[in-house]
Amino acid sequence: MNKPVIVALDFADDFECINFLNQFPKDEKLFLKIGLEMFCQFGYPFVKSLRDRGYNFFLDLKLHDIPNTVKRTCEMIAKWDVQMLTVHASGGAEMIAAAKAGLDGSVTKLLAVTQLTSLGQTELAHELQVPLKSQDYVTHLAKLAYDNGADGVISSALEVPMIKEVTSSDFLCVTPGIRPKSAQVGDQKRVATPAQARSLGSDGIVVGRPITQASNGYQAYMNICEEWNK
Ligand SMILES: O=c1ccn([C@@H]2O[C@H](COP(=O)(O)O)[C@@H](O)[C@H]2O)c(=O)[nH]1
Repeated sequence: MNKPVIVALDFADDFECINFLNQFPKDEKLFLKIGLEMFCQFGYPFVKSLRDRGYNFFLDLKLHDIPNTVKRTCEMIAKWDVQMLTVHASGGAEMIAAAKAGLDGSVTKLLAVTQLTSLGQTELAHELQVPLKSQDYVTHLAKLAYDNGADGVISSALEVPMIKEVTSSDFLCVTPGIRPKSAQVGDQKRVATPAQARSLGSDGIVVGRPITQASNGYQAYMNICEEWNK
């Protein structure tokens, strides 16, 4: 897999989303991410309509349930021909293994979310009462995911070198929380620029608002690709 810039399509409106995509030249091989906001509203038919346009696809549903439920959900998603699917690593070893078993035979890579990039050390310690340093919690969850068959993780770019060290250099680290220098950070806590993510070894970056809310989304995407591919 080439190291993609994955565009997070977090739109409230499918028409707005299609208008956004229509700014891009037809031959631009986009890698798109649909998350809970659009999936809850528009469901599988919308995912299928975008897959049928030839886009690569990341379904970011962050599944987190008992192993049997997650396995059966993954068996269904396995038929959808999407490149990536997320579960929460904190669902535990059995749940991660069940998700992988559910995807067996499909093209879909299983990525486990470690610590959400919107959570920093303060939230981890005080709200979640996790008595670990954030980077230790992330690497612990990454190792759990690796040991139970996940193809990779979602983390911030800042943790990628540590994750690769406790897992393997080919264990995928896909990193949201990407902010070009001039962009607003918003609700993200553990952030990196596209260039930092590249030099830290990310296998793909996920970028939403810095592209989708830019006055010229295509230009914002091209600028990020240029910085990422330098
Ligand atoms: O830890 C995580 C896991 C997933 N995300 C998702 O990535 C995008 C980021 O969007 P921005 O607008 O660039 O902040 C969004 O869809 C999240 O659901 C994440 O940010 N962090």
